[in-house]
Amino acid sequence: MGSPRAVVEINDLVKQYGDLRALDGVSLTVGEGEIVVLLGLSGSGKSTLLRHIDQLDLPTSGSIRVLGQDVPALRGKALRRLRSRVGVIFQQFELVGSLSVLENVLTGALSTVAGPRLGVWSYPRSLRTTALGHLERVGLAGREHQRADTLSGGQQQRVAIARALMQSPEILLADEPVASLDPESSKQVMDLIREIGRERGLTVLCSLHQVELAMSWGDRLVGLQGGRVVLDTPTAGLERESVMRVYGAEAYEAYEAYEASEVSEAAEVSDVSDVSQQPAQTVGQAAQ
Ligand SMILES: Nc1ncnc2c1ncn2[C@@H]1O[C@H](COP(=O)(O)OP(=O)(O)OP(=O)(O)O)[C@@H](O)[C@H]1O
Repeated sequence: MGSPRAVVEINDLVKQYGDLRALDGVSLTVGEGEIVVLLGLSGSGKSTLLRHIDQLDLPTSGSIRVLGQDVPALRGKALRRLRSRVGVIFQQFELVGSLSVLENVLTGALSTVAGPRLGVWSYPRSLRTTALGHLERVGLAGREHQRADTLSGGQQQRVAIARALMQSPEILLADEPVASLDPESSKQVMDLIREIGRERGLTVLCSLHQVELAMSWGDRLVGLQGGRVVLDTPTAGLERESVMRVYGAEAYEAYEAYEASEVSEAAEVSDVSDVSQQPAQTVGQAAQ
């Protein structure tokens, strides 16, 4: 079997904001159906990179081809067409809190219906049926008439996933989708994104800053530091030590010190069952 078709091809991408170089020569090729995590500290350039994929931002230099299109050159209808093929999930869900769950999901299909829409009944029945199907898939059957702002964070992110599915996207971009969720909801939402990605053969790019989650979730992990790719590796067999290098020398030393202290404590206390949960959070916090 040959390699999968490249759906995202980024070459030597530079993004300069005034004096700040947010992306400093990023090259990245992602194949169809690949599930990729972007990992890095706050400010390393993850969101900026994702924003270039559907032209929410324009590069200073370098090239970006997505689904065969030269993204920075797209305008008008061609740009809308590309964006309709790229679903996006944000950290803060970006739902309209006062609208029902179903209407929020239906807004994901706005680009396919002519003119403005108000209320779920203004959408064609076929779209309502599709939206209900997506809500069922994300585990929210029966919640369709509830106001979106009465749901928990994890449920709201599920609504956002269902909304993205209304576009029948080929690519899914998720920018820190679980940054504002508790660990249990985070895991559920991340599992759901991966399952849906696999079921539909979507290419998924997801930014995260939780090391443990990033290591176990995707097919491939791309580490960013100061706008550069410093790690690009399959996740299978990946050691945490390699991943920690994404966080730079200072954070890595904090991580090593933490590990060493845990090892000496473990010699005194026999129960070390939750040790694996600690270093990522500690280092992530120390480094931010
Ligand atoms: N529109 C902008 N104008 C000026 N600077 C910006 C802009 N967008 C991003 N930056 C800067 O670019 C750098 C990279 O930001 P970016 O949001 O891509 O990082 P990130 O890795 O996604 O961080 P986080 O995990 O906090 O979301 C940061 O220093 C940020 O302040």
